[in-house]
Amino acid sequence: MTAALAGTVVAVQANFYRVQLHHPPANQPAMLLCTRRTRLLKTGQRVMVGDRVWVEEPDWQGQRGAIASVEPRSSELDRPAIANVDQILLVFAVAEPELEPLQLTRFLVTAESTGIPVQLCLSKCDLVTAGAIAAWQERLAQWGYQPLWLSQNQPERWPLLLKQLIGRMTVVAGPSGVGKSSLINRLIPDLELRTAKVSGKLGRGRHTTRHVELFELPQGGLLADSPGFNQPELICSDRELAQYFPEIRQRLAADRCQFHDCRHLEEPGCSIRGDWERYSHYQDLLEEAIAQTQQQNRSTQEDVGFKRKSADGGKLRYEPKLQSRRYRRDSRRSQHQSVAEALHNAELED
Ligand SMILES: Nc1nc2c(ncn2[C@@H]2O[C@H](COP(=O)(O)OP(=O)(O)OP(=O)(O)O)[C@@H](O)[C@H]2O)c(=O)[nH]1
Ligand SMILES: [Zn+2]
Repeated sequence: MTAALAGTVVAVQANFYRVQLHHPPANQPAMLLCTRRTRLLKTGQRVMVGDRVWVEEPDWQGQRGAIASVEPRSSELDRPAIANVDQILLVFAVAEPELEPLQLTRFLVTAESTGIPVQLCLSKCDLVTAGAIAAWQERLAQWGYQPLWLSQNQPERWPLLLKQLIGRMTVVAGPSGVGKSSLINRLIPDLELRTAKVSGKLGRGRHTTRHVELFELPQGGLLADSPGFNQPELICSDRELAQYFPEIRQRLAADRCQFHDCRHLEEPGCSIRGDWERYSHYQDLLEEAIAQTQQQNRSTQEDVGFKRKSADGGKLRYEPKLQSRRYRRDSRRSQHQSVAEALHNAELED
């Protein structure tokens, strides 16, 4: 028997795993459709997209193989479900749609709460002046972020992003319409992900709702789109929230609060309360987190986790509420399904 081959699971379909081999033998396919060895089935070892695996018994002609073992994971994201992610590339547009600090903060907090490094990326910078970019740059630096600036029409900006992606496994996240598909299509020209331009609300994103897949960069490295991130379900309790703000982390590193369980509201001897820009966002999200925790203590299943909020112009939109980890552990799957349904229904209603 030949030695096992190292590979990465790039897609999961039912009980089949698409595995990209790290070092395929000369003249053999680099991608094999694999099953799990019975030994893995018996131990209940789950195989996820992103898993580094060992493949045995390759059938080169039929492009098949069997996964014999799974390497320990360095990280495990659950929405989208991907193992070993090195970084989250959080994409926001600097215009169209307008960059809203609170919405950006929600996404940042969600991304930070995974524990995986976050790289912020601001797209469509062809739509604003150099002055506006400089102003945002300065502002975001105060928040603790150094974004990459991108535009489809300004190729000189792309090498910096590429440098950040080569050799890593990256999940691309961000709200709808900011240019994620355009970005992935540009990085991986063979892919031709559908962009939002042609499709109306109903068509948008439908292809990807439940399916996660890793795509290979021609220069090396793997990228995943993350439909699950389109409406972030902020996943932290009131206790955890503070650590997802770089500003608070920095302040706490320099100076402690008087009380170890300080919520940084009215407590005496607080070193966080102050006139930094996102302090009000912290307060808003904390209030939500507390309300959420209380509500979860009262009820569980029926609540879908979304509330309607009146946006500018009286138009209604859905906003995610904070979910605590405990709640998520209990009912994660059913809840995700109902969130997807709620979004689906919201789109139909509009
Ligand atoms: N001006 C400008 N428009 C852009 C840029 N990148 C993308 N767009 C446009 O923005 C729109 C949305 O782009 P998509 O790539 O579909 O955005 P998305 O984030 O994938 O959206 P969803 O699929 O809804 O999640 C399209 O009309 C793009 O042509 C850019 O750099 N500059
Ligand atoms: Zn405090």
